Amino acid sequence: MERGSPGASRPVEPGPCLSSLRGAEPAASASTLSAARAQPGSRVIAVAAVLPAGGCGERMGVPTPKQFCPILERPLISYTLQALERVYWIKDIVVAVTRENMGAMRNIIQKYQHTRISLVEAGETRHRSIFNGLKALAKDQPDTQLSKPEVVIIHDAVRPFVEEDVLLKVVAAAKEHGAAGAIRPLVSTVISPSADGCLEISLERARHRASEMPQAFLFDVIYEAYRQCSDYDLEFGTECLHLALKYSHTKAKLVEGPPDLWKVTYKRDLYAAESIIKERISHAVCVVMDPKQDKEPVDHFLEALKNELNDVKIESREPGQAGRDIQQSNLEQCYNFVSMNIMMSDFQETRKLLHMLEESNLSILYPVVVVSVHFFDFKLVPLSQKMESLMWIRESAKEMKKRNILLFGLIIDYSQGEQKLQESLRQGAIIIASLIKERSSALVGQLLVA
Ligand SMILES: Nc1ccn([C@@H]2O[C@H](COP(=O)(O)OP(=O)(O)OP(=O)(O)O)[C@@H](O)[C@H]2O)c(=O)n1
Ligand SMILES: O=P(O)(O)OC[C@@H](O)[C@@H](O)[C@@H](O)CO
Repeated sequence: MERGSPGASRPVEPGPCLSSLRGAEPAASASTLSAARAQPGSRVIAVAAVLPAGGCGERMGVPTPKQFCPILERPLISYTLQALERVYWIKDIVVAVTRENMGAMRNIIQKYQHTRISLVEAGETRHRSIFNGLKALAKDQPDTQLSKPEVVIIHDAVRPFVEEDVLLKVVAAAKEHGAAGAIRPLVSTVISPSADGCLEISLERARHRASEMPQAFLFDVIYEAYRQCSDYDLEFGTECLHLALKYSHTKAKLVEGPPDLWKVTYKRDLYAAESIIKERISHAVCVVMDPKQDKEPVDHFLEALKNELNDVKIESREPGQAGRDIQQSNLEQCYNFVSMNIMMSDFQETRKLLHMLEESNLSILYPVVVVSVHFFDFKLVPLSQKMESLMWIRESAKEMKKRNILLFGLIIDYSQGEQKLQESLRQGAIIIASLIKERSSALVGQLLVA
């Protein structure tokens, strides 16, 4: 067993106070938890997580095991770790990876600044990997930072979209019932074929559910189940809840989970995961402009942008406030910036913004989009001369790409008649909306004309 990045931060308070939720339906939510925590005499419980990540991803059909396949140039497993790290009351996250992938996993932990991660060697099967993770927690040895939790979450490393609410529900239910697991309605009907390949039984779909993850268990329940587990079950089983029932005689409480719990299995799942992630980081745009500049073109442009990005929060900021916002590391962080340069081609605003982004670690987890918008009077200076003065962006974009910052240029002729200007503003907004939503590195450094 190996601890992850040095100085791994440990949550201030290691576990949720579920004693106050005893008997509560799994509908408990994080807000209920925080209320319970406030109650005097409530007791925090220790919660850890085990993530099996030792598979080869055969069904994905690519050489790289799917947990290491990139989404927006970041390995899939890093999104799952981030999701669990957001939950401060999970005190340890044990990841089971194969020996040959230990180095890659250590690099991921280092590069994406993951914390509370411990690595164990995976087994030949998913159950064996999970068992290895549980063994690491069971040791409860003074020389490791791991201690035996009261409740353990088991979650596939290839299920990146797990939120605190469902984790709290399965943990609360496991505390009450000994075991709990997330379920989802079936999409297809389950049938049982006969030996000659014909339909034997068709299950009534409405009366059955798909077993998903996360699952949670009183540690002793699931650890004893794995200790008693037959080699056959360790080899061929796919359901931890079944082991708890069969070997620990514990009936799991089933918790209806949200739609995004699905497991990345086939290549299409990677594409789906990428589009969900892109959509989630495209919800906010920060328009940065020095207040000394002429506000009129910006106001018109903001209107056009709001029309094109109607489901997106658009905030305008002075450079200093933008810098303070960038330093925040909250879940609502903004990963999209539009820098307004009115009648200037020296990129003042953009340079300031890029410097602030380079000073921050905002682009470690997600690619940050920066669109440098330039309002020019083409009558005063021909476009060709302006383009020449804007070539700075090309070189700068190459450097920024290395920092996962995608820099694009956009030129708008401010000397046009009102109607043409409105059309350019609208076109510019459409271009920016597309750059944010697509996040394509193919266009970085390009100067687009609206
Ligand atoms: N020996 C194994 C096999 C699987 N897993 C993990 O269990 C999770 C769910 O398993 P699955 O989707 O089956 O992953 P793979 O076995 O990699 O996929 P495939 O069956 O397509 O090879 C994955 O995070 C996988 O890495 C594991 O830890 N150890
Ligand atoms: O590893 P496999 O893809 O074969 O199976 C994993 C799934 O069965 C499992 O994650 C859920 O069904 C919950 O147990």
